[in-house]
Amino acid sequence: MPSIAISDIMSPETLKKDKKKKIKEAMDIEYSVEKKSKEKKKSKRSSSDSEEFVFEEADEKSKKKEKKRKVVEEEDEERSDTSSERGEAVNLKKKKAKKVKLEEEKEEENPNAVSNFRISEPLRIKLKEKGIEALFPIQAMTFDIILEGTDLVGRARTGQGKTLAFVLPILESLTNGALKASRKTGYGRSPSVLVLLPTRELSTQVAADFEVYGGSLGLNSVCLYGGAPYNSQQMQLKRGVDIVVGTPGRIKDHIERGNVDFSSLKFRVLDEADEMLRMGFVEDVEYILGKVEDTNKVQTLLFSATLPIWVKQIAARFLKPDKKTADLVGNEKMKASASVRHIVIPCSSSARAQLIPDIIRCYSSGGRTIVFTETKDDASQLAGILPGARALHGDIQQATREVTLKGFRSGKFMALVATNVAARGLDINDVQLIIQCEPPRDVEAYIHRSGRTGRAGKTGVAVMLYDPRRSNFSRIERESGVKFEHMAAPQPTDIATAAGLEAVEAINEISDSVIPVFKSAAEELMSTSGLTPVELLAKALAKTTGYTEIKSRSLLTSMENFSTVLLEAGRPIYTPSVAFSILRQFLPEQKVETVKGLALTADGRGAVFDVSAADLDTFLAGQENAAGVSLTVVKELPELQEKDQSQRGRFGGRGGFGGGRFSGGRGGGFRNDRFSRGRGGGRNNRW
Ligand SMILES: Nc1ncnc2c1ncn2[C@@H]1O[C@H](COP(=O)(O)OP(=O)(O)OP(=O)(O)O)[C@@H](O)[C@H]1O
Repeated sequence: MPSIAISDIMSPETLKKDKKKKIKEAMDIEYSVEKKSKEKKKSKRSSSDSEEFVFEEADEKSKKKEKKRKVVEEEDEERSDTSSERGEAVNLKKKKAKKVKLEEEKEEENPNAVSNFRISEPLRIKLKEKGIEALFPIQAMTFDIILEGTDLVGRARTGQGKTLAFVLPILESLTNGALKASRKTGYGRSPSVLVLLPTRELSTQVAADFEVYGGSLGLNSVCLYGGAPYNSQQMQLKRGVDIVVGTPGRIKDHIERGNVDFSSLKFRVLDEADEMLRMGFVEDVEYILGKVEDTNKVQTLLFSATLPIWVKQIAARFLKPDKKTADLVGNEKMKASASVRHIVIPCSSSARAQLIPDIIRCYSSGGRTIVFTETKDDASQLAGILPGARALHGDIQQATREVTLKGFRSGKFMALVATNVAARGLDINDVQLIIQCEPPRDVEAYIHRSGRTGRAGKTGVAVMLYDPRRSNFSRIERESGVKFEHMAAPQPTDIATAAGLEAVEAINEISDSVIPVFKSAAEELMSTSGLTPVELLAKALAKTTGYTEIKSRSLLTSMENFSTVLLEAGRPIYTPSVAFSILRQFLPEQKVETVKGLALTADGRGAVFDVSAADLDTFLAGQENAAGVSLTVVKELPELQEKDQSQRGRFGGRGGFGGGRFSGGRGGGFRNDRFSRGRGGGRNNRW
C-alpha cells in the first residue's frame, strides 16, 4: 500500500478527513496492485501447498520493502535539513508525518499484514482491537482461495489460527464479495453460513468469534447446541440469522422441527471434522449437509490440525472435485505443536493424585492447567482431590459446564480436569500446562490435547503420565513426531526446597514492626530447643511452607515412600517372569507380590521395580541368600525396554499380576474397553 505523507499544515478535522481519503485511495490502488500481483502468483500459489512457499515469498517481499524504507528515510533526512528555517512547527509536523509513514511502512513490511488483504475497514478495526496486525500463515494462505469461491481442506498445527482462517474470508465474501447480492437478508431470512463442530464448548467459542467480527459488518449468528433450552434458539432462528454455528445433534433436531432451512446456504464449514465423525455424528452430519438444494452453489470448507486418511475420503464426498488443500503440516515429521515442551513421567494410577499437584507446582509457571483423564469418573474423582480444581465432562449439566468454563477462563480457579470434551479447539488464555493422566488411545487425541497450550506463538508444557508396566507411547511418539523428554517425577525434597526459597522472599517483605510481638516466643524456643538459630529457622520455614514431613518418591510408579531398585543376576533377564523367579529364590511369595511397576532394562541384563520403604530392608538383606544376584537402590532410571502392547499378554498372564495391585479400582483389563467409540452410537455420550 502506498504510504501517506502529511505535508501541509491542516486543522485536525481536515487532517483526519484527508487521511481517510488518502487511505481509501491507497486501498483502491492496493487492491488493484494486489490483484495484479496475486494473479501473477496465482498459478504458483495454487501449485504449491507448502508452508515453505509462504515463507519464501514473505522473505523476498520484506527485503524489497526494507530497501524502499531506507530510500524514503534518506529522502526525508535531506528534506528536513534544508527546511530548517521554516520554523519549529513545520519541523514538528514533518517529524510526525515521518513517524506515521514509518509506522505504515513497518506494517507493510510484513507481507501478511492485515492491510495487504482484501479485508474491509470494520473488520480491520476489530482485528486491531484484538491485537491482530498480521494474518497467520494458514490464514494468509487460504484467504484468497476462500474469497474466490473454492472448496478447501485446511490443516495447520494446533493454535495457529484456523478459526479466523475461515471466519474472515466468509464474512468478507458475504458482505463485499461475490455473494453480496445473492445473500438472503431481512426478517426471517434463512442462514447463509453453517459451521458444524464436535463439542458444545467449541461451538460457543467459534460463535463468539462470528459475533465479534460478523457483528461489525451487521451479520448476526446463533449458536445451536444440546443441553440448552430450545426456545431461545428457536426464536432467534425465527427472526432470521446469517450464521448458524453448532453441534450436529441439536442442529438436526431443529431441522426436523422445521425451525431452520439450509436450502440457500452459501458456506458450510466442518471444523474438527474427524472428531465429529469419530464421535458417531456421521449420519447427522450427512443428513445436515444433504439439506442443501444445489451443492454447486455452496462452498464447503474443512479444517483440522489432524487429517487421518479417512477424513480425506469424507472430503472427497462432501467437497467439490476442484477443491484445494492448504496443508501446513503435510509430511513434516512433527505433527504436534512445536512450541510445546513434550514430557513423559512414569507414574502408576494410584500415585497420580499425589503427583499431579507437584507437577503443577513445577511446570505451570503460575498459569492455568488442564488435566485430561480417559473417563468421566476419573475426571470427577481427580477434580475432587486436586486443590482448587473443577471437572468438565459430558455427564455434567450444560449450565454447570458453561459456568465452569467461564470460571476457568476468568481465572477464578486455575486447574480444570476434563475428558476429551475439552481436547479440541478450546482456546483459553494462559493455559501453561497440560497433563495427560495416561497415553491416549490415538495420536490425534495426543496432538489436540497437548495443543491446548503453546497457542498463537506462545510456549507451554505438556506432561504425559504413563505406567511403565502397562503403557505404551511409542506409537504416539512415532506418529506425532514428538521426541518426548523423559523426566522423573519431581521429588518432594526439590519442591520443598523451592518453596523454602519463596518463603524466604516472603519473610524478607514482612515489616520489622512484628518482631517485638514474637520476640519472647523466639527467645523461649532458642533457649529450650537445643538447636542452632539456623536449624530453628529451617524448621520455621518447613512450618511456613507446609512441608513438615518430606517423603521420597519412587522413579517407576512415582509413589511416595517407595524406592526404586535395580535387580541384576549376572545373566540376561529377557522377561518379567525371569525377574520374578529370581526374586522368588530369596524372598517369600507375599513379598514378591508387593513389587510395583517392574520393567526390564534396555540392555536386557536387568530389571527395575519399586519397593515400599517398609519392605526395602527385607529385599536388600535377602539378596545375600542368592548367589550372583544384586539389588541396588537407584536414583536415576536406567534406559528401559519399550512396552509393546502386543506383549501385554505376557505381563498380564502371571498369576496375581492382573491389576489388583495397581489400586484405583480398575480391575485387570487395560483401558481399551472403558472408552468404546463405536461409530453411529449415541450422541456425545462418552465424554
Ligand atoms: N493473525 C493472528 N494474530 C494473532 N493472534 C491470532 C491470529 N489469528 C488467531 N489468533 C489467536 O490465536 C489463537 C488460536 O487460534 P485458533 O483457536 O483459531 O487456533 P486453531 O488453529 O483453530 O487451533 P486448534 O487446532 O487447537 O483448534 C486465538 O487466541 C486467536 O485469537
